[in-house]
Amino acid sequence: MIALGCDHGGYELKQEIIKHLEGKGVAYKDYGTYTEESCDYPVYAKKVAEAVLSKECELGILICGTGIGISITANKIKGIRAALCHDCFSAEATRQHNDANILALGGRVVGVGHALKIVDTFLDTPFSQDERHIRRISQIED
Ligand SMILES: O=C(CO)[C@H](O)[C@H](O)[C@H](O)COP(=O)(O)O
Repeated sequence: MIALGCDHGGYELKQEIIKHLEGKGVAYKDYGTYTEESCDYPVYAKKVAEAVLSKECELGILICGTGIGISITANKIKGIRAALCHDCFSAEATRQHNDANILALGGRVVGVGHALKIVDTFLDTPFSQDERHIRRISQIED
């Protein structure tokens, strides 16, 4: 199950991601926002972070206008490793090296086609389980 959340700046892209996940048969839970009305991204960052930490959802995707505010917020929550990625190389590397549990995107930054490739890369790439990466993640947690 993938947790999705956004503010108004990410709403349009979230709707595209939903269509994409449905087309692929990937289960998701939408934590809002549900309209384009102006709202505050920390609310949705917290909801998605909690869904991931509780293991209700395996991974999360958060979208705001730039992806910055929503990733800053999510990363305040212990155990969350949110990665703002606007390229597939970073999306792959952050799953392999950082075991990132949330992908952040900027709905005003990246085009839909590119964003969907980033989403697929993030969701399809496993953590490497390499000892050096486990050590570094443990240092982050400390
Ligand atoms: O936090 C952000 C900036 O890094 C997000 O892009 C927000 O979506 C943005 O600040 C919202 O801006 P708005 O002027 O309230 O639409």
